[in-house]
Amino acid sequence: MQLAIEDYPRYGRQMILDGFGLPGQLKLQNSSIVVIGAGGLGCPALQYLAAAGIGRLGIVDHDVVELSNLQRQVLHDESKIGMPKAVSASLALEKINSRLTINAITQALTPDNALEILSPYDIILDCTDNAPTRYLLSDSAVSLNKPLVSAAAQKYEGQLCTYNLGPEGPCYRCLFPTPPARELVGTCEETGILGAVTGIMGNLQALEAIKIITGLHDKKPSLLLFSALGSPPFRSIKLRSRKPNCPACGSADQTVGQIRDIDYVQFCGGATPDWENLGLVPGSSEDRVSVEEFEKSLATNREEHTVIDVRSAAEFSICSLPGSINVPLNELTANPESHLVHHRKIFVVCRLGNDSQIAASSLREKKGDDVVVRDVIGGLKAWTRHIDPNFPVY
Ligand SMILES: Nc1ncnc2c1ncn2[C@@H]1O[C@H](COP(=O)(O)OP(=O)(O)OP(=O)(O)O)[C@@H](O)[C@H]1O
Ligand SMILES: [Zn+2]
Repeated sequence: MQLAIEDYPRYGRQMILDGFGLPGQLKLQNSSIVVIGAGGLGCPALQYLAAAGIGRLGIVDHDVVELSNLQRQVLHDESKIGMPKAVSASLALEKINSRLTINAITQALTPDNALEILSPYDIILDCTDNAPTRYLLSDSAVSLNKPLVSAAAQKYEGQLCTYNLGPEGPCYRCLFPTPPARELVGTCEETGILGAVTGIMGNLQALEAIKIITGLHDKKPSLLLFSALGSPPFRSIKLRSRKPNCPACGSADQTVGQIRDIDYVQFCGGATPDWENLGLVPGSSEDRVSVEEFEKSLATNREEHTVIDVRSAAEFSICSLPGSINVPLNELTANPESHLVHHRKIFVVCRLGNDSQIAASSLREKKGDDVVVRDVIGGLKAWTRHIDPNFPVY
């Protein structure tokens, strides 16, 4: 395929680069990339891939655009709230570059559809935010023999790695044979994220994919670590090649089995991105109160009750219930006894209703019989939804 005459001025600035040239541009035009997740990483990655002239892009995301996404998911805008992210992203990309083929897929990638969805593309970008999908993508990339450019971002930090590149490139399971403990993985909603950080990591994914297509990439595997507050902010770690005994990509007997038969969610300790409703810590039902009961108790005899808010000091300063006291979860669990003094009826509250369960159960272990400790189901988010719509949600 040749380059159309109108594409010479469009791509001229990159075609004049040494090592790139017209052949580089034609390689991009003839290539295809599928991006899983049109969120914080996927948006900037897609933006630069489309602008650079990747011939065919696939966008896979089952979620819809929310107001809280706009801080970092730069292809979406206020007019797109409620629209499937894959569709919103594809509309934005068509405005940047109408000459590309873009396929928007508004389904979640699952073990049942992964191979079918991914197989028409040359390179896979993992722009998702959960461990089950990371393992699913890695196993699929191994099975389809395609490079997987993977990134993650949380708080002020990010990671980038290309898996399954060439015959020697390790897969995600080579590096992380077992999933991280469930308490260590949080979504952006739980841990926080700076938009510019996902922007950097997503851009690096786009750059890596462009380098692979044009043959400019480093053939040796490495893991890049970024910390916005670090000095220097970037560190690169050389990785070993493929593990001979890796259950997915190793030369020995492969033991992971058929992708369709694997329960990735269970493998990752049952962690799902939506654990708000799962109830992290089992507690008996009388230990918990709905926001409606909580409100009623406060309205009738406020002075009897102590409300302990276990969010971080930063979150507490954003908004708090009148009269609540702030004891961040880690302080409270380190020394629960000291927070029981003088309080007889304690309500524990947090943002989503998970941390408050952990805090309440650590208080209950130390309390005397005359003390009642209850956690508020659904936390402050439920408070806004059901009691006071003017209480800020963040
Ligand atoms: N298995 C999957 N298939 C398709 N898309 C996925 C899958 N797993 C995660 N995603 C998508 O990956 C994206 C991750 O982006 P990001 O974490 O920035 O967004 P988010 O989940 O909307 O954020 P928040 O945690 O603030 O709600 C999301 O849009 C999510 O829907
Ligand atoms: Zn492997």
